[in-house]
Amino acid sequence: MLEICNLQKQYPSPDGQTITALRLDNLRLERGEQAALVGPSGSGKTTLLHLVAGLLAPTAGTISLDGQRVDALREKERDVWRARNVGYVFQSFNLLPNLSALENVMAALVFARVERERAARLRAMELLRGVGLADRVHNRPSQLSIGEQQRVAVARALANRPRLILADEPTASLDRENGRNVLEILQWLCREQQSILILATHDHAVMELFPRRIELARAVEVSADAPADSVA
Ligand SMILES: Nc1ncnc2c1ncn2[C@@H]1O[C@H](COP(=O)(O)OP(=O)(O)OP(=O)(O)O)[C@@H](O)[C@H]1O
Repeated sequence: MLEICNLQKQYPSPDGQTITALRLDNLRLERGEQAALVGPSGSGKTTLLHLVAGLLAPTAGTISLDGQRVDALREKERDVWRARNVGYVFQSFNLLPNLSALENVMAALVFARVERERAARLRAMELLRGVGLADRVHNRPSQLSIGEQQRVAVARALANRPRLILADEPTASLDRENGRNVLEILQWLCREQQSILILATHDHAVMELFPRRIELARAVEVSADAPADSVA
C-alpha cells in the first residue's frame, strides 16, 4: 500500500519568495490500484511523481510504501529502493540511444541487480513479446516508431515487477491510436503484476479509463516570512 500524509514541497524562488509546488493532505492506494493524477499546469503533478519516486525529498509530510518510509531514506538508499520498487514512464521515453530495445529493458534488471544476465534476457524478451515487439528486440530507439519506443519504455518500467509504476503523461507524444495502445498495455501489465499505477494526464479520454482520480489544486506562492497556509 502507498500512503501519503500531509505532503508539501516548497522551492525557493529567485526573487526571495517560497513557491509551494505541491500540497497533498492524504492519499492511500492499495496494491494493484490504478489512479489518474490530474490538475492544471503547475499544480504539482510531476513534483508529486518525483517525490513518490524518491527523486526529490519533501519539505514536510510522509510517504510510505508497504510500511517503509521513502522520505526517511538517505539519498543512496533511495537510489537502491527506487531501482527495486519503482518503474517510471516518461513522456519522452528516455531510452538509451546506443542500446537495442532488448538491452534497454535488460539494463533496468541488471542495474537493480535482481536478475542474472540470462534470466534478465528471458524476462526482457517476455516483456517485449507482451508489448508486441518480439520482432523488434534488436532495433535501437532511432530504428523504432514513436509508439514502439514508448512500448519499450513501458516494458523497461515493468521489468523488475516494481510495486509502483509512475507515468508522467506517457501518451502525450503519441497519436490517439498509439496512445490507446500503450495505455492498454500499461494498465494490463500493472493489473497482471498487481503494481500500483499513478498516471499524470491532461487528457480527458485517458482520465476516463481510470477508476480513481487524484486531483491537485493549483500551487500557491507565499512570501518568505509568511506561514505557508496563511496566504491564499
Ligand atoms: N526546481 C524548481 N524550482 C522552483 N520551482 C519549481 C521547480 N520545479 C517545479 N517548480 C514549480 O512548482 C510548480 C509545480 O510544478 P510541476 O512541474 O510539478 O507541475 P505540473 O502539474 O506537473 O505541471 P504541467 O502540467 O505543466 O507539467 C510550478 O509552479 C513550477 O514552476
